[in-house]
Amino acid sequence: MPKVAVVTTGGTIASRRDGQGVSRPVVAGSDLLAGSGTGTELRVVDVMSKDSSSMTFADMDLVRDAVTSELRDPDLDAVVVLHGTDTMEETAFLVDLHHTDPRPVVFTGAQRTFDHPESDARTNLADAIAAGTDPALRGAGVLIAFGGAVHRASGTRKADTTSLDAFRSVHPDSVQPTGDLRRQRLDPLSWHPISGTRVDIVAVYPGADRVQIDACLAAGARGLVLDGLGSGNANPAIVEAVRDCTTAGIPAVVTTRVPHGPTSATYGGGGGGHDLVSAGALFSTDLRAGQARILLAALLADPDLTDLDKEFDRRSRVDPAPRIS
Ligand SMILES: NC(=O)C[C@H](N)C(=O)O
Repeated sequence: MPKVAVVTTGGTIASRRDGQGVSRPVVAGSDLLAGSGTGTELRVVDVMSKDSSSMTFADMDLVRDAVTSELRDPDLDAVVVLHGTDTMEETAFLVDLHHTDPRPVVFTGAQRTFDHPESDARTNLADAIAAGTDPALRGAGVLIAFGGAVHRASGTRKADTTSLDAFRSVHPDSVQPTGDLRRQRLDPLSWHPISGTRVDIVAVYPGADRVQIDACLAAGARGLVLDGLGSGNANPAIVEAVRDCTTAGIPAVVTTRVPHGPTSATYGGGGGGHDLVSAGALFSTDLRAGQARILLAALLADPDLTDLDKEFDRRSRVDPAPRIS
């Protein structure tokens, strides 16, 4: 019989609503699993009970440690992580960056609370267990099973606040066979906790000045992610602030608030992507702000890394096959 460890962290999948309709993550892992996984031996590991919007880097490190510790059991076939959807893309990507094992780690959660009469909790859990024990997904890394689809963690983000099919890739239209997913996996990063490595996300919008960037630097940021406009653009005031950051040895990464498509550093005019690169910024080819921040923090946390720019560049690219339907 296949054996799967189910790591619980909270989220809507583990929530009940009170009399006012307020959801809180109060359901224990053993209750979540009752009656599921017929034909699979399930081991519950309750790690925390949080709404994922409150997750910190330290919490994400803990989840990663729990997954790694479960994988020390040679008889285990997979790990399923139950997680809130708000920050699932961050934690799943952190685990994926360091994942060294051919056995899949599958994240899932729910949009409707466990006690909702039409909750998606049980279906998503069953789908995640099925994905974890699917021999075709061995070697595919860390996955997100949600709303009837299985996505690779890298490049996937929550794209709908309420839809049951909530996750999308930066390349949403590409669906390819699972064999391709395995072939395209990158070498894992060596593990260093990201807790304590401050990386901030700065929003770019019409008329944005350098106030946010200066505040982040004053707060001790070791890196910045600019959630840019269009293909990765800002304005002259931001470019000047970015130049000050990079001159001081603080990497600044450019991504975009646009949901889909790659970025490109092609615009000049004083504030465009080309000017940001001239000021020393790095470009995140595909990863959006949430995952770009995790990647930058993971690279900064590695004291032995010699070429952060090169590593960021190769790991910010998402091949166009991240979803299996
Ligand atoms: N659907 C969800 O799980 C949302 C919830 N706020 C969470 O991220 O924990």
